[in-house]
Amino acid sequence: MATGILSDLNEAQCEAVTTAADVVQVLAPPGSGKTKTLTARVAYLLAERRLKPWNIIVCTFTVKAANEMKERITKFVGHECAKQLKLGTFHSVALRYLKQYGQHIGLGKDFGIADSSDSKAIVKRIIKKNDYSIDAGGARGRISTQKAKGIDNEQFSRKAKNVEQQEFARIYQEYEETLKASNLLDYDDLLLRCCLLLRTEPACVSNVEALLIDEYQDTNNIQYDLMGLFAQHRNVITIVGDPDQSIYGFRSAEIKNLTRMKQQWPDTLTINLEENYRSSGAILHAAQHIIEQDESRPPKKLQATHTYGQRPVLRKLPSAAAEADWLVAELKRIQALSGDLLQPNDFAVLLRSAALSRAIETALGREGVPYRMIGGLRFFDRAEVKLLVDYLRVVDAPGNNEAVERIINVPPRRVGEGTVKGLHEEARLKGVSLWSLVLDVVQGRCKPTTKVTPATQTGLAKFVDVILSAQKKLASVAAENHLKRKFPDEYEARWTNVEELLAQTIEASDPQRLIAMVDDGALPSIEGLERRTESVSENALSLFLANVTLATAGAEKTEQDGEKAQQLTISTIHGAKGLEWPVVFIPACYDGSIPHSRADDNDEERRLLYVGMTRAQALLYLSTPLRNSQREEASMSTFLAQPGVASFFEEHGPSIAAADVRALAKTLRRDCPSDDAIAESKKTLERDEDNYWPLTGEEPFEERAKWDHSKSGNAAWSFRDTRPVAVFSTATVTMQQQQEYSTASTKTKAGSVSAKAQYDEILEQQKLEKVDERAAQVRTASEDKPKTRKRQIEGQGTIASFFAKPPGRAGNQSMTSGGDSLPDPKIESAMPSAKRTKQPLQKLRNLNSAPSERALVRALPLTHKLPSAPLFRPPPSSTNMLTASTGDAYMFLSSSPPQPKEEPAPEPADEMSTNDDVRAEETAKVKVRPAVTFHTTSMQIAAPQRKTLGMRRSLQGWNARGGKR
Ligand SMILES: Nc1ncnc2c1ncn2[C@@H]1O[C@H](COP(=O)(O)OP(=O)(O)OP(=O)(O)O)[C@@H](O)[C@H]1O
Repeated sequence: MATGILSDLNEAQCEAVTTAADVVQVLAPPGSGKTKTLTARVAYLLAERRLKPWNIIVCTFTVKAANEMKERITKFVGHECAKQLKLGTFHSVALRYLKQYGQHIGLGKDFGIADSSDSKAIVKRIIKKNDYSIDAGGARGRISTQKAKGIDNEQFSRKAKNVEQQEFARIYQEYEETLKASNLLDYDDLLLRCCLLLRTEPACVSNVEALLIDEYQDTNNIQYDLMGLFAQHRNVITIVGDPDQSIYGFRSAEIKNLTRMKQQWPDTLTINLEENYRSSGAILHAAQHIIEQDESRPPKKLQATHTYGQRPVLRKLPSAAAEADWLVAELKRIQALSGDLLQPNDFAVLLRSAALSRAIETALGREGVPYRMIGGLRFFDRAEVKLLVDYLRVVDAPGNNEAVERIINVPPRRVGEGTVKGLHEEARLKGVSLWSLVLDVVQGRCKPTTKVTPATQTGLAKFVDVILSAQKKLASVAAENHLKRKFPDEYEARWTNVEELLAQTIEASDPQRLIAMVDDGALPSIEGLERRTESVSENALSLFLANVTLATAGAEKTEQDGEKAQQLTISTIHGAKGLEWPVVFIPACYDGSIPHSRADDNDEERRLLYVGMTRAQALLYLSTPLRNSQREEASMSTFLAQPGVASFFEEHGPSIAAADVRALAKTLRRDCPSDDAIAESKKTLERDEDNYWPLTGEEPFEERAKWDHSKSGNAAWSFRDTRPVAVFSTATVTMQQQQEYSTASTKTKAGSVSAKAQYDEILEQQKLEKVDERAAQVRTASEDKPKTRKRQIEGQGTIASFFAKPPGRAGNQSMTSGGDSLPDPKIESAMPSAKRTKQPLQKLRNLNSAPSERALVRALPLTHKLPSAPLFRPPPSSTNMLTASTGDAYMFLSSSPPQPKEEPAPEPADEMSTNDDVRAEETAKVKVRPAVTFHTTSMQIAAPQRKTLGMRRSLQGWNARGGKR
């Protein structure tokens, strides 16, 4: 037996790996080792049963999963053997068959693939042209649903009864005609045509000895059919899945396929895995409680193999921005308390919708926490990259009308939208491609019925010239100037993407690599069956493009492999399927977000939450803002508001003592840092409990004091009062800074100067009332000292609680004595780090000696994020590695974190999110303060770019990738 295939497996897993049964279903909850088992079975079939790798098909749902599986199998059987497996997504396996055997169903080998944006553009144009009322996105999804059910446009047309259905039927029909005219197949077609091929010519798969499928619960009907067709000769099938993780119903996934399979192959052996190796008992219990709200699902056993651990957290915060600030503060706190056992790579933020990332990206950027995105706009979906890929597509296959249409006037060539539309329609009526018509027009072989002005004629000629000469040599020079004009601010960042693409193109056109690509993709020859072979020289570009379309994440994986830097991960929950992290945050757990307001199936939304929760190994945080990013009131997700749920959660982040770090290390199977190391890293921390934000979800006192102008209307800050007030961390500001602030606020708050005098009294009175109120609370609190930790934390959310610290603390004294005492450093550090200043105590004393300055300091709303340039520098930030350290380690309050000295690591991305469009819209709407982070965040839109070279080129976050097309 090849080394170690069974060595880490439990009994049930071993049985699943070694069983002699032909058809096997491994059904198991998250973290029970399904993927591990499937991988081991592939290795076992190769090593023990001596199956040939090219006779085994392994289907996954994402390219990332395929790559990971290949890597794991390689460890067992070596690279040479593993690379010959027919392993990939359903789409990529189908593509191989169509490329090599498509002629058996009349499919030429030079077809292109319409990606989702091509498909959407076609539908949009049809709707616009015919003035239909149907929504384009909805119609595109509906076409896909029909195809997934195997209903073609003719079948649909025959059944269409009402006007709406007939309208959709016409769109569906025209969509199909358009694809045909452009010689394109969309994603659904790849599967459908492959089914047709394998029915028409079953011999294509006569060699297949075993088929294995991961994440089976997300198969749709066409994939189910394909499964049967791939395996039709030997019927040796192993699937792994979990009905509780079925989250692709909106893409026609059918949980019913599990029972269908048992009916079709009655001898199916079902193996259940019941031990969970991923998550702590506490996380598992909470997740289990949520999924069991669905009473229709059969009860299942799930046994934690780890200790109970820390209870998950369910936190309320006042706003989406506060939620993001809290999340980052918590991340830093946990990292430091763990003695750096946990590094940024260990943290993931999982979102129901990609659009929710904006506040979090902003907070991470401000605090200099590097992050990577999974599930945002992919590298090949970035506007500048897509443009070049479109050029390459047209160079490769000019019949691709969609691509021609997108680039014909980019850069502007005076070919207007109306002209393109007219020419397109004319070409359609003539039964030729748009490119052929344009070529004929330019070369004088045809006079178009569409009006073409001399300027347009010249523009068309230029376009034709570019394509024809590029067909001779692969290049795209015009793009750089175009990018400069179109994206003057982001030009450099975008051009680095272009360079990246060119580098990949060059790499991809390396003959050795191409030969390897052709060899790896080749299906085995089958006697008596004609197979198209692929010539490397002829097909360099189309091979490259096919890989661009289907293997995006593969390229990004390489980026990831090259990097060493630590990065937090942000992903949609969908994109996180199958993955795991030691610490997981799921923010925005409110109704409308999860369950999503547009979701049809609440059970699927619950499963989605379950999938998100079960990604966590050691710590899990769920949170909800009381006001969402649109400032609308938000209420806790119905899944979390159910009676009994609260008992599974803490209301605040955990206290982490040394013993907890040891338990954490055990769960993660890592070496535990020494007590000294833990103590040392703890020193970098200014707040070791999650107690800045009140548990009720209200604003912390400090924030309320600044912004509560309900009585006084427009804000004005008092400079007069000399009585003691609650401790503000502002006490360390110098007079000069104070004056600068005063000037700045005068400039930026129109009207506040004239209102100032008027409101001084009222505002000051308000403050003092609050102080008195808090002082009273403090007295009560200090008489009644908290006995339990939880109780203590509850109080700490407000300023009053700080005074409830053990007697002797300066803050306590300051209040109880009523004098001008120094602020408690502990209290001062109550502010989140980015909002806090730490100056030598001496300065504070100086301030205390001057009443007018003292009053001024008290009144200064330092925690307010200044709208103007930063006014002062706090001391160098802590040594916490999460804060990017540079030569100049100073950071301004709400300004950017310092730029990293070293080139940061690249950021891989994975699948297209379902919410990319929402995300792009969101990005377009938002104007945020500039920041330089390890990534391009949405803030970069407004920021001047610096030249980025080398690895940095691939660092664009969702926002940069979501730029206008
Ligand atoms: N027998 C085992 N002993 C130790 N660790 C195991 C064992 N089986 C699985 N694991 C570990 O448990 C974790 C989860 O495994 P895996 O990803 O295969 O689970 P899964 O069932 O596919 O999860 P999901 O359904 O969430 O994708 C991995 O870290 C894996 O290495």
